[in-house]
Amino acid sequence: MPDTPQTVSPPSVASPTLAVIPGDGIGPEVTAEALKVLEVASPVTFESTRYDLGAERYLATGEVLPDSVLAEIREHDAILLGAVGGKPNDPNLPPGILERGLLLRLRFELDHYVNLRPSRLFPGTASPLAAPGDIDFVVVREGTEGPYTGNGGALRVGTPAEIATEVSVNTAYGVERVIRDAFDRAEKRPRKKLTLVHKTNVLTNAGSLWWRLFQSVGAEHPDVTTDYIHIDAAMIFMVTDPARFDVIVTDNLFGDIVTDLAAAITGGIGLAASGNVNPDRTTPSMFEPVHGSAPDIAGQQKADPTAAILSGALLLDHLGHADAAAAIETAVLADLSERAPGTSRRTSEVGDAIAARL
Ligand SMILES: NC(=O)C1=CN([C@@H]2O[C@H](COP(=O)(O)OP(=O)(O)OC[C@H]3O[C@@H](n4cnc5c(N)ncnc54)[C@H](O)[C@@H]3O)[C@@H](O)[C@H]2O)C=CC1
Ligand SMILES: CC(C)CC(=O)C(=O)O
Ligand SMILES: [Mg+2]
Repeated sequence: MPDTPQTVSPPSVASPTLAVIPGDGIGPEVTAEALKVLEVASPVTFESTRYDLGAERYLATGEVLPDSVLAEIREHDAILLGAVGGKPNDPNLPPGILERGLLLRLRFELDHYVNLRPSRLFPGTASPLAAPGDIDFVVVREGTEGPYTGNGGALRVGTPAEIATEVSVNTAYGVERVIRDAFDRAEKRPRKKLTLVHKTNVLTNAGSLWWRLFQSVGAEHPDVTTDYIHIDAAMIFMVTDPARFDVIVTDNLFGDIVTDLAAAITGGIGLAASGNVNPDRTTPSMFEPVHGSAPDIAGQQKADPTAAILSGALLLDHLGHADAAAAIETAVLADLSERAPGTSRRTSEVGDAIAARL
């Protein structure tokens, strides 16, 4: 199954290169719409290469992410990913084979230590909250450590005495750099407020490290107001007073969970975009919707591609095309404000409508 280069539009002299990984389930459907919008919005023409990584390739060949493919992807300017994974607990797929072997491997190998997840309640978008207020915050989720590193094991599997562990890895190096990034982002926003979300009262080893670094880096940013909330209480505020948040910094697991809730209160998971960013720019950053492969609606053109389209905007912004990114956001905003409650459009119709506004 070769990875064939596909030029989306004629290459220009300075064509940035884009690795496209549509993946599984609704991934290919939403990625097609993100590419459609990128093609009309981008001031530069991307030379795109599509990689057929995901469940189909794994089931056909046993390959998840061959080293040679990773090496090729590493050479691109950016990566656009749809989603990976099968039905939760799919018996045909070993647990985590795609999530760990493909998605997390990309994030770890490419050192995507900032998992950036903005949440905004766009005007006219319905929130399940009775009084949502002005929700506009960004979660800076640590992307390369925590309990997702695969540091653990299982003993006496299948016996009543089974023991399973997943150890959360937190290094001073990893925690400090993501906290620094979060302070820098908070400093550039009007409210200049940064909230650390953790569980320092119980996860005392990791919590102490996060808290000490949060305070010491914070001392270098006297203009940023800081705040600390335990993860469980943060979930209360996320639904009772989400407007209190500006920038949140948190670990990999908490950030994963917080951002699905953040999506739910700001119009749904179909609108939530994300970037797996390497702020040092030593590797290509990867942009993808927050959602997964949604096997329950895959192949039916029911998925909302807005999250993937907005992830394309984050990608453009990362590559220095802030105006084009803003234009996509404006087009999405206009489209959202005209979405009639109770009606639904096909995935491609949403992409067409947003592209047409550009
Ligand atoms: N970044 C990634 O590639 C991620 C992959 N996954 C994987 O995806 C698979 C499914 O995971 P789930 O936990 O079910 O999460 P999910 O996000 O795929 O789906 C949760 C619910 O949201 C709905 N949904 C998701 N995206 C939507 C969209 N664009 N438009 C409308 N509705 C949408 C789904 O239909 C489903 O009801 C699993 O294999 C999981 O491991 C999960 C999260 C992230
Ligand atoms: C499937 C996980 C590895 C990813 C996830 O749920 C996420 O990044 O939000
Ligand atoms: Mg998630």
